[in-house]
Amino acid sequence: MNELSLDQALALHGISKTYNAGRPNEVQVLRDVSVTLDRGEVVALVAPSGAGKSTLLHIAGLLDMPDTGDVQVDGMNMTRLGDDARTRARRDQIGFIYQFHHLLPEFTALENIVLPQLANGVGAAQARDRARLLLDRVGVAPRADHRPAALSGGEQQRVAFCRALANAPGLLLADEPTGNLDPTTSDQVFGALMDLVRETGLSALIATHNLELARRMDRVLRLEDGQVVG
Ligand SMILES: Nc1ncnc2c1ncn2[C@@H]1O[C@H](COP(=O)(O)OP(=O)(O)OP(=O)(O)O)[C@@H](O)[C@H]1O
Repeated sequence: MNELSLDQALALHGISKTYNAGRPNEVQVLRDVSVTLDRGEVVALVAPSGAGKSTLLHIAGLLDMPDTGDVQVDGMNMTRLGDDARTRARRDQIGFIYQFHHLLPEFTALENIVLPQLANGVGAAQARDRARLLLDRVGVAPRADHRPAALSGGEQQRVAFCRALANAPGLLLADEPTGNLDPTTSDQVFGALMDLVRETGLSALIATHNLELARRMDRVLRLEDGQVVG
């Protein structure tokens, strides 16, 4: 096993993943992939479509298990945790943002950010204060009481960023977080995300096809043929 490092927000060592192993439709997606993120580091993950970005992010986010390798978050080895401990670690330590907002349609923007905090045992008043603060940071406070359907695509995604940060995780994983927005909105919304990440000192691994956005991060990793290069 590899040394645990408290300076690292995320350490993936020797990760391999094959879908449908031993069947005619077997796909070997990741081959001995190792990635480390220092605390406060923001890293772009760039890869052609189908190269395994989502698979890697799901493994890093404890949503999927690798066939081999170790996953460490905040210096804790998560690989051999039981289901309950993995769920707790995911809820407390990791924020996830997807290409589509996945906000709950029947709740307001504010409520969408309050709910994960209530699930984590935070009191209602404190949860609402934090939700308002986060919405204010991304410029959506005036829309706090609107439901997702009444928000623009950029606003919906900003609210999704706030929800991912609701429980103050140390690690943010994002899968094409502005991929469904037009280029101008994508640029602005990505700027809001980066400001939020920098202000909170988060570590982030952000998958994107957009090389302009990738260049605004601290480091770019490329995933090619199931392996990380550069
Ligand atoms: N549950 C699964 N079962 C079988 N094959 C899968 C499964 N999930 C993903 N794959 C395959 O693994 C490969 C990598 O998929 P993944 O979604 O990780 O790629 P990606 O780089 O995120 O792609 P995109 O940029 O298009 O979203 C693809 O060939 C995909 O078809």
